[in-house]
Amino acid sequence: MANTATGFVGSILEFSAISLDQNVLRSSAANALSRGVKRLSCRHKQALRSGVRGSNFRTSTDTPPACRFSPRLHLTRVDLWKMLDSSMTRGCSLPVIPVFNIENMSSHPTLATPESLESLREAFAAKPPFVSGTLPLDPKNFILFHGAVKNAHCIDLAHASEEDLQILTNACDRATFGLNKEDVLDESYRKAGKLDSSSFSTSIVPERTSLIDLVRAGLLEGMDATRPIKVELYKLNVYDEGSFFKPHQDTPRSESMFGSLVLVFPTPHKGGALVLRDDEKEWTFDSAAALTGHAGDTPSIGYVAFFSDVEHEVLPVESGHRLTITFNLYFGDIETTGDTTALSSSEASVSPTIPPNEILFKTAFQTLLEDPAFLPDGGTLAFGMHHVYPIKDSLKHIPKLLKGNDALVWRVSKQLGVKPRVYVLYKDGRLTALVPTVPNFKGYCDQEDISLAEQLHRTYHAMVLLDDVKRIDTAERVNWVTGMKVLSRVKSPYMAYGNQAELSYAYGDVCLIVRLGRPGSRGELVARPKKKAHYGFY
Ligand SMILES: O=C(O)CCC(=O)C(=O)O
Ligand SMILES: [Fe+2]
Repeated sequence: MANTATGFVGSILEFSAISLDQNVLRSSAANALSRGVKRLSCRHKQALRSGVRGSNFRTSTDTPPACRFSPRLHLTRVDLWKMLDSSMTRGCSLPVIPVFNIENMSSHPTLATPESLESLREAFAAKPPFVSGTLPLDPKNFILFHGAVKNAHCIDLAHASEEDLQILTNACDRATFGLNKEDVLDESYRKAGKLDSSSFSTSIVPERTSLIDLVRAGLLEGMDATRPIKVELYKLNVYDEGSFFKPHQDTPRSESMFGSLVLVFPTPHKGGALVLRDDEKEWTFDSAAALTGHAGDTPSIGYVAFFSDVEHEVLPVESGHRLTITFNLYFGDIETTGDTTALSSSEASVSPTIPPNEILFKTAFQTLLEDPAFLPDGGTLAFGMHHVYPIKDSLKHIPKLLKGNDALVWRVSKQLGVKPRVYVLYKDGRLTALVPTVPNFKGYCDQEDISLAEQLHRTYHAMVLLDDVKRIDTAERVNWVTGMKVLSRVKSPYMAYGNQAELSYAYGDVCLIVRLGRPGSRGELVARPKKKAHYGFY
């Protein structure tokens, strides 16, 4: 791939009075960069003696006719940056270098203290290890068959009668549980009826519903969120009055198993809430309450998916019948010994459920916004995505697709009266450009010697940042609350001209940007100071 980070700004300007002294040569380079010089030309010998070696720099030694007897070395803008870099490592001080004027900039120079953003990061980390909710399904999914060939029964779990449920309860075996690799029957630990997957048949195929998307969006983050999921039907459990299952962890069936999915049918019952515990925290999914009124002609199921290491417990059922089917969840890209009946996940998008860490995130964000010491002149927060999204030639569809912590940022920002926006981030050598749209590179080719960041700034008002904010003072500053964990790529072709013209690609990755105004009016953006941006060194 050709380098996207080539290019100069402005016209060619020659520095003829280059001295042999390295520092002077470097400050000439700095000067050249600051004036938007396109190419720095100097006498070949002088440059070489000054430590500019051809192998380290993209040099060209073409000799213009006027300089026939005095070969010249033409240094590109990239070479000049390299010269400055090498001088920095030698502790040499150089003047501040404005690269290009940035007017009407869309960011703000203030940076927050790293500690002030910690509360937001903690809220992200507090995302619970499970996802739960109710999901309406086509009524045919509630039909369940059980029994032997000549003694089969069919039960509609959306309209189940007491008699049907009693027949099913009687057909069940007493449920055992895994202890030290053995199946143990101990009704002081687990009191319930169960059917193995070979003894019943359900029409529910999680892959053909939005369940897999809900699991992916609510449970998996980062690279895991892109992995294929396989689902294996495991058991049917029937809990009648007095039934329960004490705290336990599910036995992983193979290395690739990462969790369990429990579906609760809307059969009338009281009690039997599922309690989940992890890392000294506890959550309760009260399926009886969640499913009240969800049977009938437009029935819903309750669902809970959790990681294998999450302890869980079914509290005693007080009345009625609590009926669940369980599935083992596997990553499909790892060889599995389990007999998985899986298909790949469906593409259907689902609206995200409200995660339990929402209150924590909202409180932390609101506290920051109300704090007069937090970004007193306004500023910009940036959030790398936790999930991968398909990008076409626009960003308009992304807000609707956001999942998990990404959706959380979007939703809470809007609730708090500040405006989130999707941006595409381009790395251009040492510059980072943040663009509020998918740029069109049709007219761009690096032969014009305009850096990608500069081009994006001119055409799309991109925010332009230097990577290393600690060392370098830039007019553009962005507070990264979370880094770019996963990359949702935009790949744009353009013509690159090196020795010959070739097709090259610019790669951008989406992130979320929230720009903030001053305390008291966080939703009103502060006008950019109309001054030159300084990309320089101290
Ligand atoms: O039925 C439930 O809600 C949970 C069942 C369970 O934890 C299990 O089968 O391991
Ligand atoms: Fe379990």
